[in-house]
Amino acid sequence: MSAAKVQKIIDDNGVVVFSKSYCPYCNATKSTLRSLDATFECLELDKMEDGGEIQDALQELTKQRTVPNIFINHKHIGGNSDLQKLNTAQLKAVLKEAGAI
Ligand SMILES: N[C@@H](CCC(=O)N[C@@H](CS)C(=O)NCC(=O)O)C(=O)O
Repeated sequence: MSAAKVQKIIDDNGVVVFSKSYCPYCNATKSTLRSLDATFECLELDKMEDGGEIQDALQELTKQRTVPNIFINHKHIGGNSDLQKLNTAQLKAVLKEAGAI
């Protein structure tokens, strides 16, 4: 998948989590978002043929290679630790802005 396609996924969705299905940090992010009933697009890179290419494109775009790689309202948030730094009120506010809740 090209960088342009990765960018389109980010542009087309209020919340995107680039994830790996076995990753505990990704599970923590998904649990947090689900606990707030947020709608989000999740791509499990380890289950996708072009997951490695997506990870390469994400590294180019964000300078971050690890997953989860999280975007809210088309902005790069970072990884799970960055998401968890937001308190519930802050997270709800950005999710609302993104149209996810
Ligand atoms: N501090 C990061 C830790 C994320 C992390 O270490 N993720 C592992 C997977 S569990 C990773 O991306 N490893 C490199 C890889 O899978 O290519 C966060 O909070 O998101």
